[in-house]
Amino acid sequence: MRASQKDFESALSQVKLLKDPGNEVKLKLYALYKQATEGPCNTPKPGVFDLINKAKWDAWNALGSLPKETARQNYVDLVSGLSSSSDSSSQVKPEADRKQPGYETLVVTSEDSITKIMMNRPAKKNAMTTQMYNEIMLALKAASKDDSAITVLTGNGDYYSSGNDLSNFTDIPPEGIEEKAKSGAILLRDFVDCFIDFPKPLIAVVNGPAVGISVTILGLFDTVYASNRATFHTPFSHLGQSPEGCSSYTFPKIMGPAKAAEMLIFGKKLTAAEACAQGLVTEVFPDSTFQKEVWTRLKAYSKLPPNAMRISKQVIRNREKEKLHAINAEESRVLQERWLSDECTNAVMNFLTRKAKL
Ligand SMILES: CCCC/C=C/CC(=O)SCCNC(=O)CCNC(=O)[C@H](O)C(C)(C)COP(=O)(O)OP(=O)(O)OC[C@H]1O[C@@H](n2cnc3c(N)ncnc32)[C@H](O)[C@@H]1OP(=O)(O)O
Repeated sequence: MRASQKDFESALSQVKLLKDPGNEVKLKLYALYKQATEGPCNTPKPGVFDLINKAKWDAWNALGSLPKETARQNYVDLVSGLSSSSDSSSQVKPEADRKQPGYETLVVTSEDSITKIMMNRPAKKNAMTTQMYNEIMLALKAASKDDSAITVLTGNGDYYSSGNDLSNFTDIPPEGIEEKAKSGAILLRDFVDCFIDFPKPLIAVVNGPAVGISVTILGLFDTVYASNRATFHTPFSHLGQSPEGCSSYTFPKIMGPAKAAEMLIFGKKLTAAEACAQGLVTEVFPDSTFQKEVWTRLKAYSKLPPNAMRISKQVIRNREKEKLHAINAEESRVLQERWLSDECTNAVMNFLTRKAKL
């Protein structure tokens, strides 16, 4: 059911009575309020030294073209979630306190036996920089050893992730472009290996559109929940590139070779419903209730015996591991060559000079 203007006004009054929810939530509330009342952000971006207004602008701008009604609904849901959590437990620490330090491109939190790794470059659609790949690997390694039962990867803002940050290609070392392609292939291989080897249940909470490597690695997750706003796009041929993340093996296995070819060779973009029908996504939720429904479900799952879940995952996945590592190595080797091709160089330059988008 859509939130009415009255629900929205009542949420606006309720929010004043809440305990300080922390800066991150305050920014989310601000952005949703602006989007619900004024629509997409169209004011000039504040200067780099105007830190507070820039953070507010970034949060609002990250909502992109989210419709006003959806923003109003999300605002009402967020306030209702905050009210019930502050009613049910006065000991809940604000998110800012639970946040693990040391990450610049991620927000990593652990609560209710769930470690949540949130990609946090909303203004860049959570495009993955070299630093983000490295931080995700660190966060996964830490989560594999912490006392959480399950681990979640999600995105902040309107996108899940727009995939590889194409400006990674501009940072050429003095040794030249071949060396760049070589180190990129090593990074890719190490990154995907972490997903293949991750020992606990791994869940993707796909909050919005997903592109490139953020889609291909979904075949290595145990469960994928998606908002009905999410789309799944692997435009490798458009970019002069080839599949990675073990998708050349997992996608044909999940959806059959014909459907996999449409995505991986022809770059067909799937809606969340289509991705679910083809088995890539476990379940799709309406965007207005996505966070609430998914986290309620995950909190219940996280209370199941952790060792049993870990062992069940091993039984399901272990016999494929060796094969997946070999496929990852081969895909990385092929991509290393692709990155040196004119087709790839031209596609990346076209994006970076703003001549082409997906
Ligand atoms: C080492 C391991 C390598 C693994 C290889 C993986 C392969 C892949 O992942 S291939 C997929 C690569 N991704 C793309 O091609 C997406 C490119 N982005 C776009 O086409 C568009 O940005 C969009 C369709 C995702 C969104 O368009 P929209 O109009 O809504 O927003 P924008 O104004 O374009 O984006 C906002 C802001 O973010 C920057 N940005 C978004 N995505 C990327 C990206 N992938 N790489 C670099 N930058 C990105 C965009 O430039 C804007 O920045 P400014 O505000 O500074 O202009």
